[in-house]
Amino acid sequence: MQNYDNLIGGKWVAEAEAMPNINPSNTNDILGNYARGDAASVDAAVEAARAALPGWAGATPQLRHDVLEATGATIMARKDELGRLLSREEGKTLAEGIGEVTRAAQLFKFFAGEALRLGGEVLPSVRPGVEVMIEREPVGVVGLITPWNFPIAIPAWKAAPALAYGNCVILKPAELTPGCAWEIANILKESGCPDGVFNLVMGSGRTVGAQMVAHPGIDAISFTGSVATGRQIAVQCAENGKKVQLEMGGKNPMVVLDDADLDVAVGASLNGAFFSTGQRCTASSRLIVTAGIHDAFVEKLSAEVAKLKVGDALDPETQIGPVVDERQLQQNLSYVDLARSEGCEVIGGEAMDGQGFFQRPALFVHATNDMRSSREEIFGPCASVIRVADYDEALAVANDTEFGLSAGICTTSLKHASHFRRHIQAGMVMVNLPTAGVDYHVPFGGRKGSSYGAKEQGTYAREFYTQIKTSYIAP
Ligand SMILES: NC(=O)C1=CN([C@@H]2O[C@H](COP(=O)(O)OP(=O)(O)OC[C@H]3O[C@@H](n4cnc5c(N)ncnc54)[C@H](OP(=O)(O)O)[C@@H]3O)[C@@H](O)[C@H]2O)C=CC1
Ligand SMILES: O=C(O)CCC(=O)C(=O)O
Repeated sequence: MQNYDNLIGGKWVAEAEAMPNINPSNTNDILGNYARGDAASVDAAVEAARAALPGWAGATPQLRHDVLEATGATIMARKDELGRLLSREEGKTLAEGIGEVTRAAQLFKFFAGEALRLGGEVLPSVRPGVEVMIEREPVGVVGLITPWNFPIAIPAWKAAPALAYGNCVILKPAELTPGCAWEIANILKESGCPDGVFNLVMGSGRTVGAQMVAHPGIDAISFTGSVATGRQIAVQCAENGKKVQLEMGGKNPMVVLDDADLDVAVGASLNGAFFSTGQRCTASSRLIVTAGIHDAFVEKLSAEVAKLKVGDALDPETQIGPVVDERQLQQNLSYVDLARSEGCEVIGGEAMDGQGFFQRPALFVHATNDMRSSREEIFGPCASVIRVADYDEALAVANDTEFGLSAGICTTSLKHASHFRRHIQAGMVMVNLPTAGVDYHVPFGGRKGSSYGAKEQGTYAREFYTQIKTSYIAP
């Protein structure tokens, strides 16, 4: 069994403890033992990152570009192998795994370009003879805390802009999925990333994550994960004066109007609710359907759900891979029971036999928006179907949630699509498309309880990973 160490100051560091990385499709398949760092590992990584910071912050944009470009190129060249690793550790299907790895490569390549494009502004002062310059500088040492559900794309979309804009990085991936993060660290190192600029500290959130949030040598924290952990991190960062960015949950609405193309609506809902086993913060977990199309929609969607092939992520026939672990499976099953007890007709949702954590996708039909199963993020292959009278009620129900990440509408009416786009309280809006599945070069993030702080991805990522300096110059 191979051991995988932490990367601190450019050296691979073995830790006293290690944790097996278990394949959720087949719990007999162990990918390797991954180091479990502790608070002292974080201290060492911070020391290394702070030592490397002046060099990296002052490096030419060409060097930063070249490191990121080479990293992206290597990830792309190894996409099949890394996609397989991703599927083995997280449980996405092989096609989804390779797709996510491709996205990670594209993210590194996009931000390689951004390293060359970071500019400032020169403005005339209101005072005679004075010039004002506005420049962006790195924030410093940034801590990245990432979840298990996108084990390569999320580390990539945080690390690539952080490095492009001259920051040093400490990445703590989720303990369930350290394999892809280890590969990113290894590829960055092989691509010429100087020692200490990128550090990988694997370990638990309670020790490594908490120490990163508390450490005075880390200037900013970018976090993706649960609402409970995110809010706790935000409070601590505010107390310590750290810049913070949070991407958390969603209970994303997909509105289906009477005039929708039924095939488009069913296809978008099936994809948005169930692909990647529903383990996406952008998943369509509330299908809000107007009365005239409701029964036809439920009939067609149920038939499609019944056809979905659930199984081993590496089987090319599989459409829905396993749930990530036993704890998440039990959480999903408890929501299936809850939805039934709340009065829904539950279609599917059973746990399946096998050496992994398999569950049939579940539709909660005849749901209402006040049910707990319609309000709380489940993070599994479960979607509520809520019948509404008309567009106005659909919009009101869609907005009646603490979250505001992504929202979708299926309609052939330009009037309703435009109205929805303007009035939905969400950071991302999809028209005749699934609520999940986003481009890598445009801003990602939500509103209300889903997100906090600056947006991620695209050129907008610079708002978090840079700080502004205004200079007044009199010749
Ligand atoms: N919005 C999203 O993208 C995601 C949402 N979720 C939601 O969260 C639920 C629980 O999943 P879970 O993985 O436990 O989510 P968490 O929020 O606990 O984990 C996200 C990351 O934060 C780390 N972490 C945990 N506790 C702390 C802490 N006190 N200080 C700093 N870092 C910490 C975790 O470490 P580690 O896990 O390694 O110990 C992980 O790296 C899911 O069922 C789902 O509802 C989960 C994943 C992604
Ligand atoms: O929908 C997507 O493509 C991204 C989703 C995501 O980032 C998440 O679930 O954390």
